[in-house]
Amino acid sequence: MSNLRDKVYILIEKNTENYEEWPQNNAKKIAEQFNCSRNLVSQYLNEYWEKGVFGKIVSRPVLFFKLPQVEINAKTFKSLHAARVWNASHSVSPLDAIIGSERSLYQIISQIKAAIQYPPHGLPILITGETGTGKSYLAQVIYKHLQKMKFITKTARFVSVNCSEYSNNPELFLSNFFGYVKGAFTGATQNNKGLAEIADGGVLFLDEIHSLSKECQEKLFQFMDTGTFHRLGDNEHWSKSNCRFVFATSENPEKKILPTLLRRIPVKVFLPAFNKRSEQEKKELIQFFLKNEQKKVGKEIYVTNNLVSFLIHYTFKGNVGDLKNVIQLSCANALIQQVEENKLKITLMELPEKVGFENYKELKNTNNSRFIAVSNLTKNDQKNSIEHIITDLYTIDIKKKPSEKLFDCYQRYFKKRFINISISDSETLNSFFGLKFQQFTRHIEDDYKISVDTFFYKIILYLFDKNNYHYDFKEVDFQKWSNFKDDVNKYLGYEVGLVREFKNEVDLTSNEGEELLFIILFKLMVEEHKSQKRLSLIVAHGANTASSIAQTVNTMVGDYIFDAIDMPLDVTSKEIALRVNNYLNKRKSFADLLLLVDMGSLEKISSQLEISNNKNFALITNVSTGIALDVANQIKLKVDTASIVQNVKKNQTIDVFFQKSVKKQDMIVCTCESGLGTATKLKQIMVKSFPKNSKIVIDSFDYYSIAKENYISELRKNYNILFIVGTLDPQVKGVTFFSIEDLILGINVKKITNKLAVYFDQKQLEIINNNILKNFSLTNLTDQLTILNPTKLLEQVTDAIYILQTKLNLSLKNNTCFGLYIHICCLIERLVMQKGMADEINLSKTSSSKFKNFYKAFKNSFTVVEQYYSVEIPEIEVKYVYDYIKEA
Ligand SMILES: Nc1ncnc2c1ncn2[C@@H]1O[C@H](COP(=O)(O)OP(=O)(O)OP(=O)(O)O)[C@@H](O)[C@H]1O
Repeated sequence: MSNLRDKVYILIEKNTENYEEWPQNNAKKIAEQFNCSRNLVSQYLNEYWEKGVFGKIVSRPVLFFKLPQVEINAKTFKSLHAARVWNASHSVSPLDAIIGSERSLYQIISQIKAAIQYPPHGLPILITGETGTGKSYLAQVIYKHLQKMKFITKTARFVSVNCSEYSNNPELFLSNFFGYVKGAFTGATQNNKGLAEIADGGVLFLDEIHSLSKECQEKLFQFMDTGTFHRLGDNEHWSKSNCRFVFATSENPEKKILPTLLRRIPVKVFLPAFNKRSEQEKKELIQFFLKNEQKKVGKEIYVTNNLVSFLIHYTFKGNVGDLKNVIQLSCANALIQQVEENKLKITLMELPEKVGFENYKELKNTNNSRFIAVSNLTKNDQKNSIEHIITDLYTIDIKKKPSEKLFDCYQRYFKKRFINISISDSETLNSFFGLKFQQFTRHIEDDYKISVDTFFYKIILYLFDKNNYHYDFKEVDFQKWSNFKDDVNKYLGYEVGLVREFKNEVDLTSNEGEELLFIILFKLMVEEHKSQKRLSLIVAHGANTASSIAQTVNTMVGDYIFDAIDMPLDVTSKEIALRVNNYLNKRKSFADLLLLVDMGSLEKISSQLEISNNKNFALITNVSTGIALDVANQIKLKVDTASIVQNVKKNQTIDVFFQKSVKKQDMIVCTCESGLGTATKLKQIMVKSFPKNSKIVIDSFDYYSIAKENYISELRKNYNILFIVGTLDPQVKGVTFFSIEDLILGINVKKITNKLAVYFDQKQLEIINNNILKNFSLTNLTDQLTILNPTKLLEQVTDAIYILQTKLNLSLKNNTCFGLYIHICCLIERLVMQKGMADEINLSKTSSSKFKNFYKAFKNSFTVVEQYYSVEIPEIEVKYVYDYIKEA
């Protein structure tokens, strides 16, 4: 026989189960029940309270209840309600056990909990979502939660009403729902309680609420307002029911439910479709249903990885409900075949025919499938926390490996772990981190002339975008991996710099461990494409056809091969082409593009793709999982793109296309606004400054042609313009201009050599630098530009310009003077050689009095020159000099 202390404990524990019993948990009532001293009971109750076993409610009388778990400190509450709310939030709720409660359903479940706890009887809730998403299931879990949290008693009922059964019969609904009295209609032989009354104190679940007639919806909201109603046939007496309302509909509530009723439902939650849920959640659901079947058949169930992959990627029209059915039917099919076996093995072959797996048929025959025990299905999916990853990387024994092997190991590790990572381009732009990271990778691709691997790019986004992913770094033993850290840092000076640069840009704070992982990932991200410069992309119609083929194939070959762009049917071809072009732009530095499309997409987007002709471009039509798998296997074997296309053509009867890259040459453009003649001479000086074996093309162009956009874009098809050298900037977008004046003064020569850093070694660069300085010195320049005696000519032109400045009271900048020296020296030579006028020049039309003055002064200043060389400088050339000085 237990002692009084134990008896008190057992009684409080029992009463705590039922919220209605909590008021009985006071010393007086307990003492009466056990016929003992109230003081003694009070002493025991307070002992349990001090130990954190019971909670104390300081109401009158003082009440106690058993806490869900023992607390370190004694817990005291001001009211019964406060104690109840605290208890609810500290107990493990059935709502928290729903798959997805910490992820896709987190928001929904928090909302529901808040609504349920709202005094006195919670707030009505409307659950929407496609068929089979789990609306009825959620309603039942809400009921279980209410019971477990003691918001309702154990005896309170869950009453479910399927309103679609009454869509054509409102009278039947009203009599069943509100009850009736004897004689209310023929056959009403006695008084009858309705569903509303049966649900008193419990939960009333009205499914498919949209199918209820207007009249019934009106009666319903009157009942919701007052908690009272008349039974059918009795308009005098009011019946009462204090129930909690949960509604569900698979239709758009705004369109199908009376606004007056909808207004009375303050909490509306939307359950996501199965294919919108994360892979992890899908896997957990698959495991959950398989475990249920395991219990039913009494055998351990094994499934192939292909089957799991299929179930994850298949679009179940009836959502979770359909998944459950398909799993049940597959198990039943397997059971018929394997009656004698003590294990049940399920493969794609056991899928019911109705799933229509056209895309997957070929997978049935692939024999690289592995069996996994149901209990292991989600085993490898520990939280992808940074601490786990660091710990894993630490365990790779780097001591015995040279640096390349070490990073091979890291690469394999990430590929294994994140094979199915799926972050679409639109998602990456939704966060600040994503946007910045995208900009940064583009910048490093351009400036450092490296390529970015999309797979590692996605991992970084996945792990470091703190808005989306939560992780904790408390448990890593920093001591333990300090050697690891030192070793890794030893090889990664360059990446450390990149990460610092990026962190400054985003203002990212991180602890040491995060930073280390970031550095390793950067290394892998910028390393990978050095060996594999091929983009492999699948584009196909359907909400997730492309991504599911890509994910399935990536999983099957155990490597990240394909990126995917889905083409939902409501998205225009223009938008898709834009997305593909964005994708290509972001990854500019690839060498090969292998594009797999379905038939329709090809017609729609191919003409709008911007693929420059220095890339190899291969196109494979009619993509299916089988074709993608074939391609992926060849990519794994490092087969070159042209051969892949040929092989695919041999194996499948589909259209393929391969366009070999035309290697773009790098070019330096020389141009002078005074005409092609000067530009050509300039070209000769530039050529002289470069090593003989230089692969860079140096050519001269007409200034006004270069300034035209069409001309430049034609030129760019075959050349990569490095920079332009000339007398006046033709303002070509994205191309740096170096003026001759600057070069004469020795300005910007370093900038030119920086631009050439990837083409020449340090020694060659120094030679180029010195050559430019030497060749662009003024006397040398005129020497190169003129056939006349350069020293004499330059002297005369310098004098003339000096006189001109004095006459006009002008003080020209050095640069402008140099420009004029060269220009006029060339001009005189042209006139002497009778090459005629400068090429067409766009001069301003005004013939103002200012110009007349200038013309006079110019002619006067240049009299000596004109006489000496027997030439006459035409007015148009004077006008050019006038404009040149004005603009300078
Ligand atoms: N999160 C879940 N966990 C476990 N089982 C679930 C879950 N969601 C749905 N189910 C199961 O899937 C099946 C379909 O769910 P349910 O009937 O609740 O969907 P519904 O949205 O109410 O569908 P309908 O609109 O067709 O009535 C049920 O057998 C249910 O038990």
